[in-house]
Amino acid sequence: MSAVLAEADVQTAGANAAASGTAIVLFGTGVVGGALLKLLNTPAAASLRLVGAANSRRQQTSAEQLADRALREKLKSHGDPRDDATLLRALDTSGAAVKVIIDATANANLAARHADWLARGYHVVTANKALAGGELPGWRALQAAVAQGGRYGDAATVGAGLPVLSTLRRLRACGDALLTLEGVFSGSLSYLFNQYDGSQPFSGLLREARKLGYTEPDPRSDLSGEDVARKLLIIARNAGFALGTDEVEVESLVPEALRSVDTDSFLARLEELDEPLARRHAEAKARGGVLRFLARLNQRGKARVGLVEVPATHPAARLYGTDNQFALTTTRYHSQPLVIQGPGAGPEVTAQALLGDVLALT
Ligand SMILES: NC(=O)C1=CN([C@@H]2O[C@H](COP(=O)(O)OP(=O)(O)OC[C@H]3O[C@@H](n4cnc5c(N)ncnc54)[C@H](OP(=O)(O)O)[C@@H]3O)[C@@H](O)[C@H]2O)C=CC1
Ligand SMILES: N[C@@H](CC=O)C(=O)O
Repeated sequence: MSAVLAEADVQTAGANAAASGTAIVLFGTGVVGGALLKLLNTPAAASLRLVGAANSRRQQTSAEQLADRALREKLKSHGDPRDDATLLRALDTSGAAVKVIIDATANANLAARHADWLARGYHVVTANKALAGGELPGWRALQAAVAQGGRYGDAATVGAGLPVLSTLRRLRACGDALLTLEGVFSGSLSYLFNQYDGSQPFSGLLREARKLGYTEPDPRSDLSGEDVARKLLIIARNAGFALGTDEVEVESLVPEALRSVDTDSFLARLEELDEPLARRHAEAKARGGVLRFLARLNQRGKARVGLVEVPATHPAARLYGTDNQFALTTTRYHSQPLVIQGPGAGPEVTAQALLGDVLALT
């Protein structure tokens, strides 16, 4: 009996808090989503109420199950079948003043729904770059939804939360304009090339980067340059360059034979990356250079991402761990670029970027 009373009290308190509070639904409980679930159990997130969570196969909307610290693990084998409408209904019936959908997946179909969710009055906070860094019509639909008042938290999509997009918007609001952009926009590729000295196979380092949660769900998204190109597009578009995906020249490090196999087969054949990269590394070393995966946008709007040999004195040659580096030359940062640098991948920093965006909505 007392347990029933206690439960009723909790529900009443929850309903009261919800009326003025923030309700969230989380899509994706993988590396980043799992780290966010941990953060949601800290005092920093005390004002937030999780009303739904889902992986690709199962979901949970029961308050008791959502409060379970083992939620991420449990969702792997228990939960209701996936149904987006039920998750959105959990937001609708929460009574919360602020309703937020968090996308911590890499799923393009979910990303394609962001603009519609915004138009329906939900706020969207995302680590998923597939919409803003995808085809131009998707970006335009997103801009239209934001212009109607939808709020879009995208800090996690570039630099895993480094203050790149916020800085760019601030400069733009002051009438400053981006002229050129250059840097290392991939945490995993930074980690790989900062460490790779030819003494151990590149494939071994890649396995390590994957285990540490730095790579995309399919590491070919990193190695193909696709993830870096998306980030370049997101930055360029936020700076007012409406670039299409076909306007970025992309160099892929994935050998032809591994491009169309399934993810498991790719992961079983990582050693095929070793020989070509060992050769390029040795050639660069013989000339006193190092390899870095750079993104560049010049003043004429020409964009390229790919592996570049740079001298040991180059700023990108002096990065550590998963460091990203964004050098922004603008009309006012003209003789010297504004440089933003720091860890650009990893579950904790990315989850923090998501939480920060949610808290900024409240
Ligand atoms: N790792 C990092 O350092 C950073 C990652 N990001 C971005 O964060 C996102 C997530 O990355 P990460 O956590 O590493 O990837 P993971 O593969 O670890 O997790 C992805 C999660 O998304 C779930 N998922 C896939 N499709 C759906 C769907 N339709 N509905 C609900 N859930 C779905 C997966 O479910 P299931 O478990 O069933 O497969 C899984 O739980 C990516 O977009 C990535 O680019 C951004 C910045 C940094
Ligand atoms: N896989 C990405 C993660 C962040 O976006 C990277 O390596 O940078």
